[in-house]
Amino acid sequence: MKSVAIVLSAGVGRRMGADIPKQYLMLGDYPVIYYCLNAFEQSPVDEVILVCAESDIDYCRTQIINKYQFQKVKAIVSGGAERYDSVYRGLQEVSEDTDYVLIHDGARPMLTVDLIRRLLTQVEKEKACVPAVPATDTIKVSDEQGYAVDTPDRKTLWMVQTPQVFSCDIVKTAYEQIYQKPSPIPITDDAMVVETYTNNRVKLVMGDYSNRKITTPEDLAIANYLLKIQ
Ligand SMILES: Nc1ccn([C@@H]2O[C@H](COP(=O)(O)OP(=O)(O)OP(=O)(O)O)[C@@H](O)[C@H]2O)c(=O)n1
Ligand SMILES: C[C@](O)(CO)[C@H](O)COP(=O)(O)O
Repeated sequence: MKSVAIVLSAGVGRRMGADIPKQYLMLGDYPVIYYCLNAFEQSPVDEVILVCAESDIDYCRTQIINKYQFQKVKAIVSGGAERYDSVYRGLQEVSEDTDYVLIHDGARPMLTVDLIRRLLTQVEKEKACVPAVPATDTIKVSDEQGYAVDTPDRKTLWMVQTPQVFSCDIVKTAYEQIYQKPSPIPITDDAMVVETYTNNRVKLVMGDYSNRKITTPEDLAIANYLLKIQ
């Protein structure tokens, strides 16, 4: 059973507003991106493909992969303008003998080996599964003027995380279609691509509330705190 993780690191971190992309900011003693690469290194995942900006390929090779001796990283490739473009490029590097693909935001440093293991167990049965936690706030749907028009039953709402895990053929088939038949709404995760372009259902697996995405400076402060109390 071969599994390959695509780690996304090609974003610019606009909402973070730092001088460098947020995945290269220091969190404790290491850059943010180090933590998920370390989790994959310690996990049953066989290979890792790192997707970063063209201009950061040398930096990632020397200052991240070589420096911390991540043996599982088999390729570093350049990403695209949107997250889904970067995923598409990563998928081109996934070899045909791969059974499962895990797609992870490099900006989620609190990933655990336990969560990776649970997802790999589930995907054998479900073929497509994503970690998620029940929504804790009430979620509103708004109109274009910013007025609330609907309040979905919170019991049905989940906050979805990564790594999102799929049978290799399913995720490749789905992503092959995104440029031919563009989605009417923005593509914000990989499950959505599978839901939109295939008949496969996506199973929600209980994630970890600590597996947060670092998006704003507040998220980095929270991650620092979580790291300290671990
Ligand atoms: N073109 C892109 C955009 C995003 N990502 C990656 O996808 C993950 C989730 O994206 P997000 O949090 O939106 O990161 P940024 O795009 O960097 O943030 P922002 O939208 O604030 O600019 C991050 O690990 C980011 O590096 C990527 O590889 N390629
Ligand atoms: C994939 C994701 O992390 C699931 O919650 C999220 O949708 C990514 O969104 P972003 O705007 O690219 O950070």
